[in-house]
Amino acid sequence: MLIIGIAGGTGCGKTTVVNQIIDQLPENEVGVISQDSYYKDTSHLSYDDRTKINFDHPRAIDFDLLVSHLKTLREGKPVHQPVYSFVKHNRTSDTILTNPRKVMIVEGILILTHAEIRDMFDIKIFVHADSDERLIRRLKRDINERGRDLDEVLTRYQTTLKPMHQQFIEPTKEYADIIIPNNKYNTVAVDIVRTIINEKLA
Ligand SMILES: Nc1ncnc2c1ncn2[C@@H]1O[C@H](COP(=O)(O)OP(=O)(O)O)[C@@H](O)[C@H]1O
Ligand SMILES: Nc1ccn([C@@H]2O[C@H](COP(=O)(O)O)[C@@H](O)[C@H]2O)c(=O)n1
Repeated sequence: MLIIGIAGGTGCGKTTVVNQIIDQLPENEVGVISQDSYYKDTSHLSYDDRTKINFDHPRAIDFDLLVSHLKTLREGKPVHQPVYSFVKHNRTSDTILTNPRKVMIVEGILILTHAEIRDMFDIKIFVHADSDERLIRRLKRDINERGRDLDEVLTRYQTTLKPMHQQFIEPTKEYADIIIPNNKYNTVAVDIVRTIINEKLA
């Protein structure tokens, strides 16, 4: 199994890059794990308390479960990937049966902060977009798709997104084997990653 980690700040385009990579690959050969699925279960908190969580700090992520799922997949066994609701700020009761594939892509803002997970990656990629570009994309996406308003996104940006990005996410760029500049759509970089994957699948 080839495991590829794709990190980068919120709104840099990780999900988009992953979708572009897998779009032209055989469905049953490549699997995707999203770090967002592994936000800790916070059912014991009220909705109001959940809105106050710092979702950009590594402690918000259930890394133990993510490590255990990656090990299980590497052993050739399926896992039940949790499903997360950005509207409820919590895991749902659903899971997605995720089967082991020849190539597994793991994407998320904080995946390169965790040494054990980092060491499981055969290839580490960091997607870069400038912070103003990321904020604009995040605003549009969170208002259109994640049930947020302008004030929520801007407040969260100032209080947690920006400081956590500087403290935890940006420093992990140094671990990357490949840095993808993504201020604009980068089809050349996507083609290169797909070529690497195709070699593994051949
Ligand atoms: N290169 C790009 N140029 C312009 N918009 C982009 C680009 N990449 C992604 N987007 C848009 O920005 C938003 C955030 O992208 P997404 O892939 O969800 O980022 P991430 O997973 O890193 O948070 C989405 O609405 C997406 O369509
Ligand atoms: N309830 C939540 C949980 C997370 N977030 C934000 O999601 C971002 C990570 O996801 P990307 O797809 O943007 O990489 C992260 O910056 C969290 O702030 C949230 O808004 N609400």
